[in-house]
Amino acid sequence: MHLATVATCNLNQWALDFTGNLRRTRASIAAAVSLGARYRVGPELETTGYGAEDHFLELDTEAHSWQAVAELMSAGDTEGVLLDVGAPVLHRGVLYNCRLLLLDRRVLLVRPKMDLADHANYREARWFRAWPRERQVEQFLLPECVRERCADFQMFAPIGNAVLRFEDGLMLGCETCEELWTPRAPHLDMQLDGVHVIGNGSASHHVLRKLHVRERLLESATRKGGGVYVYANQIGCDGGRLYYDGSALIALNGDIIKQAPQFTVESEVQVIAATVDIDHVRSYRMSLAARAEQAARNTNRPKLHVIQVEGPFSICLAHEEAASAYPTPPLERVVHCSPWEEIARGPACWLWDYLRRSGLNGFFLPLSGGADSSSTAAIVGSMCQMLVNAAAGTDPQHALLQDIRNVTGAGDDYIPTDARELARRILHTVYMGSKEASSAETKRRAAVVAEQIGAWHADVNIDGIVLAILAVFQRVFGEGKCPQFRAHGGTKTENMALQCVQARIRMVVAYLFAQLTLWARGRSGSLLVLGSANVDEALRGYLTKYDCSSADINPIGGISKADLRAFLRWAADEKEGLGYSSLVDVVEAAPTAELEPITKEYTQTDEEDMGMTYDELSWFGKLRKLHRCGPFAMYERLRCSWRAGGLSAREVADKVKFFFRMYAINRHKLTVLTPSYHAEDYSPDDNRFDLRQFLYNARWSWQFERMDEDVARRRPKDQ
Ligand SMILES: Nc1ncnc2c1ncn2[C@@H]1O[C@H](COP(=O)(O)OP(=O)(O)OC[C@H]2O[C@@H]([n+]3cccc(C(=O)O)c3)[C@H](O)[C@@H]2O)[C@@H](O)[C@H]1O
Ligand SMILES: Nc1ncnc2c1ncn2[C@@H]1O[C@H](COP(=O)(O)OP(=O)(O)OP(=O)(O)O)[C@@H](O)[C@H]1O
Ligand SMILES: NC(=O)CC[C@H](N)C(=O)O
Repeated sequence: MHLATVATCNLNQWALDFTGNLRRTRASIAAAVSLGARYRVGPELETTGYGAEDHFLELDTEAHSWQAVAELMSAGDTEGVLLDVGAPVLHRGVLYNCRLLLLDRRVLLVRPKMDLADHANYREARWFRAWPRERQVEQFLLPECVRERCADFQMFAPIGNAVLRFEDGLMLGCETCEELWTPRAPHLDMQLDGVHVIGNGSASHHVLRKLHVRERLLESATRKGGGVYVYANQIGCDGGRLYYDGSALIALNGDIIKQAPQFTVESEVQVIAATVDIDHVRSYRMSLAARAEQAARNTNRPKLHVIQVEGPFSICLAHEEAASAYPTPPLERVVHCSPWEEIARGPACWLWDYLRRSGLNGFFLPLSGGADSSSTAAIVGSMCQMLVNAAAGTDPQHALLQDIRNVTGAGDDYIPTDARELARRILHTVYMGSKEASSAETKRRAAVVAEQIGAWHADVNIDGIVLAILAVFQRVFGEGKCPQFRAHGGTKTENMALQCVQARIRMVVAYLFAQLTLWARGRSGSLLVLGSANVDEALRGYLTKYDCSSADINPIGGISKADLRAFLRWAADEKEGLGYSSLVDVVEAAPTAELEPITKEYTQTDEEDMGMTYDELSWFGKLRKLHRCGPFAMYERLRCSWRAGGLSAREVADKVKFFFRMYAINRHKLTVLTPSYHAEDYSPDDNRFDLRQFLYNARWSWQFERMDEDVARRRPKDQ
């Protein structure tokens, strides 16, 4: 037996918070050491925070990162434990995204990332270059602040594609995040060349159902090639729209043996450790005949550069230590949340980080009693439940309790024990009705939802404000120019303007309440305004520009209506969900904007207004973004998929054309979309994720003509 204890972590880093990042890194090292580990992996670019983005182009960022590394050296954190730290490194005028392997005040290796993440939200090639595989190892001149702290005033460190071999024969290499996801992942060669332990420092953000993919990648990597794989990740909101969902993992020969939490508000640092028998790696590999054959042949790939580490250090436990240690068994089950629980927990953790880091004191939410704003309210309720659970049994001076006290302005002895009581301090909701357009039903639902969550709730009427604004207009254009709703004989233009003015007034009222509610309640501080526009209405443009969709942040802006409705049903459940039973009524009601007068003959509904169903919108949204369909490709896909539902090619073409027309006309609204939690890869977020023009020729003449030709050339029964 050759037992080794390895550790990895989730770190709640924050871009450019060098002080906090170093504190968290050091806390994780201390925890790893106390768990008996001699190897500790941290997340990608942990010194700076992964989300520093264009700040990586500032020399300061790399310089401060090295200063933090120097601190690790002088504080003694590298003594007797191999650290695998993520940091940016400037070498010969080129910036690389690197792993630093540090031990006993020595820099053993600077290992640059060889495959950059450059898709979806990732833009690493904007700041970094990938280390070309054929350039193996060069000499890197260490910055002065590090040299001064290094053992024997080390001047140079090897930089490049290399692995380490220790005196006891154990070999260790590293990957960085995206490398694991590539078809020619570096771990393949490392495993064939006998590397036993591979660390992976990642910054991988949450997308619903993504943890399954990571888990399978780790299982597959270690099942085929054998070995120990130690995966670290960032966790939380590091200053942007993404929630990094932790879930650090340790795998051995195809099994996951340790997992850190995916969603937690409890602490900024979560460390896991596992004890593995390196002999299991050796014997497993030997038993894989085909692998051994490939490893033995080993002629048509570059030889790995191996750095022999001088000195007696060993990751494996000494005989006397090993006598009382046992290998960690495989996990019976990796913990996966259902997608609905992921919606409840991921955005809740993101909101909590955002709130406490923003220095504000709670949330303000315009609550209409509809599915979207109720979902947002439920997510804040979920956040309060998570906080109360995490607070239970903690030390009264725990950082979490200090954060809760800072946000709520509660006294030094406050410990939340009831999620509803905590919600009353944090969440403030207001129903803003109008006499003619709002129904008693939505008003009641908003009040019940707020009551069940525990929010501070009020009910106001906005008619007076709307009339005042119209009076201003009339003062300019005369009494005769008083716009009317369609129900009262007005034109389409008048009808639309009267809807939009109500919607926009709500935004103004929301910001007023956000600034003054705490003052009126005898507390200091102010509130963050929450938005609730979902993916579908943003894509279709079914929202008023600068209405309540213009908020400070939006936890559901990356989620489709269909997913939100399923989430609400789940959240209503007492046992499995959040226990807010009134959400069942919310989800069963037909979605409505309630901006036009309700009459005997007419009640406004979203789907009728939009000219398409939410289900259809979901198809359009997914095909447009996930499947990269332009109008013609979308028509072709839907012609096949919707055939079963009895739709002809002409009907499909008309629906697709209508969608693209609406999308094109309204795309400009996405340039001012409230920053939203990125939950799904069908998000239309124009600013970071879905980069497209916002002035389109909405006639799409070329594309639509091709569709018409295609419909015309089909047999009459297929048209
Ligand atoms: N290409 C372009 N680039 C930049 N800006 C452009 C533009 N085209 C129009 N605009 C500007 O956009 C503005 C018009 O947009 P906006 O004021 O939003 O008004 P608009 O899009 O005309 O109407 C609002 C839409 O949202 C629907 N609605 C209303 C109220 C509530 C809800 C709901 O969420 O339930 C939905 C309503 O049925 C309608 O389809 C104007 O200021 C116009 O100048
Ligand atoms: N009567 C109202 N009182 C308070 N806020 C409202 C009201 N009507 C709308 N809002 C706010 O404006 C946002 C956009 O309004 P819209 O009519 O588009 O609702 P929606 O997107 O269908 O959402 P919901 O399902 O919450 O009604 C809502 O999510 C809500 O935050
Ligand atoms: N930082 C990275 O390299 C992340 C990319 C990777 N595909 C992920 O989502 O986990």
